[in-house]
Amino acid sequence: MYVLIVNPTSGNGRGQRAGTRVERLLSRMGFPYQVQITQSPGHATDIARSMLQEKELQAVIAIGGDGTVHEVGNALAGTKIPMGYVPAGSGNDFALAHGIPTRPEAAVNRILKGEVRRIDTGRIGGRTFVGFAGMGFDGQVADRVNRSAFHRRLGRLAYPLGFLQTLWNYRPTRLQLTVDGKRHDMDGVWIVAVCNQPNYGGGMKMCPTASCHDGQLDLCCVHDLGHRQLIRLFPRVYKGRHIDHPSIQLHRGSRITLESDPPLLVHADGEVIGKTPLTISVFPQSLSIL
Ligand SMILES: Nc1ncnc2c1ncn2[C@@H]1O[C@H](COP(=O)(O)OP(=O)(O)OP(=O)(O)O)[C@@H](O)[C@H]1O
Repeated sequence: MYVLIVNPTSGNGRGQRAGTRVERLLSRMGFPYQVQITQSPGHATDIARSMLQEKELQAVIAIGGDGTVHEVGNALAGTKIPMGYVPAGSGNDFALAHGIPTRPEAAVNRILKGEVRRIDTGRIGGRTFVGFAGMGFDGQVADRVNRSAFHRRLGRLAYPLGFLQTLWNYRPTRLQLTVDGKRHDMDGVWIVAVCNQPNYGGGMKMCPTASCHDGQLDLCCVHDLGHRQLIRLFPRVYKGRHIDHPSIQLHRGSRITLESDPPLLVHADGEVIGKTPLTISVFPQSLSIL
C-alpha cells in the first residue's frame, strides 16, 4: 500500500490539486493507497510515523514542497520505508536535486518503477534535514518568508524578496565553526549553509559540489563583506559562481559545531527549527527514496 501525505497549503494550493491527480492515477491503475491530508505544521511527521506500523506499507509519498519532504523525511530516516515525492511546493529544491519530474503523472510513474536509492541525511539538534540547513541571515530570511502568506505566494521569488527586506537591519556576527575537530573563528558572518545537495532555497547553488552520496556535508560560509557587496554577490549564487569570491569559505566534513554570540536562527530544509549553539552530523545512507 502507498500512503499519500498531502500538504494542501503547499505551493498556494498546488499540493491539493496534485494530491487529487495522484489519487486518481493510482486508483485508475489499481494500486492500493491511502490519502492523508496534513492539518498543521509537523503533522506530516506524525502521520508518516504512525504509518510505519502498517504491515503492507510499500512507500510514503510526500506531496508538497521542501517543508513536506523535511517532515516526512524526519519520520522515515533510519527506516527501510522509501519516500516517494510529487513536487507541489514553491521552491522544490529536493525535486531539482534528484531529477524528480514536476508533472504529477511523471513523478508517479517514477515512484511506481520502485527503484530505491539510499541517500545521506543530516542530523541537527535532534532532527533530520534532507537537503540543506542554514543559519544567521539565512535563518532570518526563512523565518520572514514562512510567516508571510504573501511571500509564500511568490514561489521562487520569495527568497530574493525576503533577502532584500532582511538585509538592511541585519548585523553580521562572530562565529566559531568546528568541522571534524578543526576550529575556524570567523568575524562578520552572514550565513553558514550546510548542504547535502547543491540546490538550496529555491534554485540557488549554494554548495555546487555537495552530494547526498558521499557521507559528508558541504559548508558555505559567507563572511566579512558589506551590505552592498552582498547584494552584488547574491545573483552569482544561482549559478554557483559565488564560490571564488574572497568572502566565501567552503568546508566539507561529517561533524560540525556552531557557536555564536548572540544565538543565530537556524533553519532545516527552509523550516526554522531553533538557534545556535548546535551540532550537525551526517547520517550516511539513512533515507530510502524512490
Ligand atoms: N494544513 C496546514 N496548514 C498550515 N500549514 C501547513 C499545513 N500542512 C502543512 N503545513 C506547513 O506548510 C509549510 C510549507 O510547506 P511546504 O514547504 O511543503 O510548501 P511550500 O512552502 O509551498 O514549498 P517550498 O518549501 O518548496 O517552497 C510547512 O511548514 C508545513 O509544516
